[in-house]
Amino acid sequence: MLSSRNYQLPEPLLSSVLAILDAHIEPRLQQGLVSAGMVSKLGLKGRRLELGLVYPYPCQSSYKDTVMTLTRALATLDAIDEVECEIDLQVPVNTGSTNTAAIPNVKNVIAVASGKGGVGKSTTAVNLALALAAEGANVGILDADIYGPSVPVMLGIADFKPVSPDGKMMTAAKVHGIAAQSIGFILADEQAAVWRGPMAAGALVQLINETSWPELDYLVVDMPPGTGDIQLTLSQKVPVSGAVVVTTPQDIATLDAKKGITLFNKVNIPVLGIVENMSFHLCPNCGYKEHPFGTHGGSNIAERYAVPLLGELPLNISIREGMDKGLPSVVAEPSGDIAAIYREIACKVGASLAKTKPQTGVSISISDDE
Ligand SMILES: Nc1ncnc2c1ncn2[C@@H]1O[C@H](COP(=O)(O)OP(=O)(O)OP(=O)(O)O)[C@@H](O)[C@H]1O
Repeated sequence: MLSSRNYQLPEPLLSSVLAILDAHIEPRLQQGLVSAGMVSKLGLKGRRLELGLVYPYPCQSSYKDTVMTLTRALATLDAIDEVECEIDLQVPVNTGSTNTAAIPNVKNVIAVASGKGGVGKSTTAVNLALALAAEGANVGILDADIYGPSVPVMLGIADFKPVSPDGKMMTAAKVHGIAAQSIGFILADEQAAVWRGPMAAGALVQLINETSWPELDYLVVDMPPGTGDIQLTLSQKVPVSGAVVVTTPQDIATLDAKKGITLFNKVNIPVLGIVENMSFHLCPNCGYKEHPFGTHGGSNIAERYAVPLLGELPLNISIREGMDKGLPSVVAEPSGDIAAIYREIACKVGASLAKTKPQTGVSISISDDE
């Protein structure tokens, strides 16, 4: 995966260190660290091993455990007392399988889709974007939900108005550490809602391409609900790297989610997995777990279409309240249980994209302070 390595260790120490590092299987890539091309640097200063690792996907929350495990294993070697580990993130570019030109500054486009409206697609898209950023990536979100652009309210930036200093490209908002653009910043709801498919799709493609995005590892696109012309055109005209399909567990929603998977299969966009939203409800008084919308909807589709079930979110009042206040769970309670589910989904999505293409990314340095 890596283009350059800097190994400066004498033999037989080098072979022993590489063997230990390759025996450590990176859990989401399912490969040893050496085989995955993640070991960028090895050096020795006295009895201190200098180790450089490069991750192809963001997962800052796992760094501490990884460093501890590796330090323990490497310190079993006679020549090593200490390990100094530096971790970088280099997200590979993946412009998908369409012949569409890449969006300047954007390495990966993740479409978040649902067949049915109201299942929590925007909630998932916003929290996924924030979770990818929380795990160390540069992220943007595009609200393409033409019939109900809710991202501005969910991010607390309903009053933002893009400007165009050069008369060609529009600025994106910056909020909670991510860049954001929305069809809702530009149009009044009633204007967009009457557009026919081709006009709506054309406007959305223009919005994506005429936004001056900062350098982004991931652009999360909150797709319009449904599986019709707009979704098909968007999938063909935007270089989508992969799609996340959101569903609730009940039959009617899963039926529509299947249509979503079929649409992405048709246009050769890999489905990175299913997010089951409103999976269960925990009674705040007694802790009883109930399933108001049924069970196993998401896992059944995941099994049937051989795609991963990325995570299951509870039906929880704090999720709704946070979205209404412009403070999504990932930023409102960054160390809470709900944020942890979104972060795990983000890591899985990033890893899945990294596995689909060779790495050609630009280095973004994240120093490890352990
Ligand atoms: N897990 C959850 N628990 C509680 N409320 C939720 C949850 N997920 C979403 N909601 C709430 O449900 C409503 C619909 O969510 P959202 O707008 O994300 O759905 P959507 O699928 O994007 O809808 P649309 O298709 O209309 O754009 C919002 O008020 C949101 O705050």
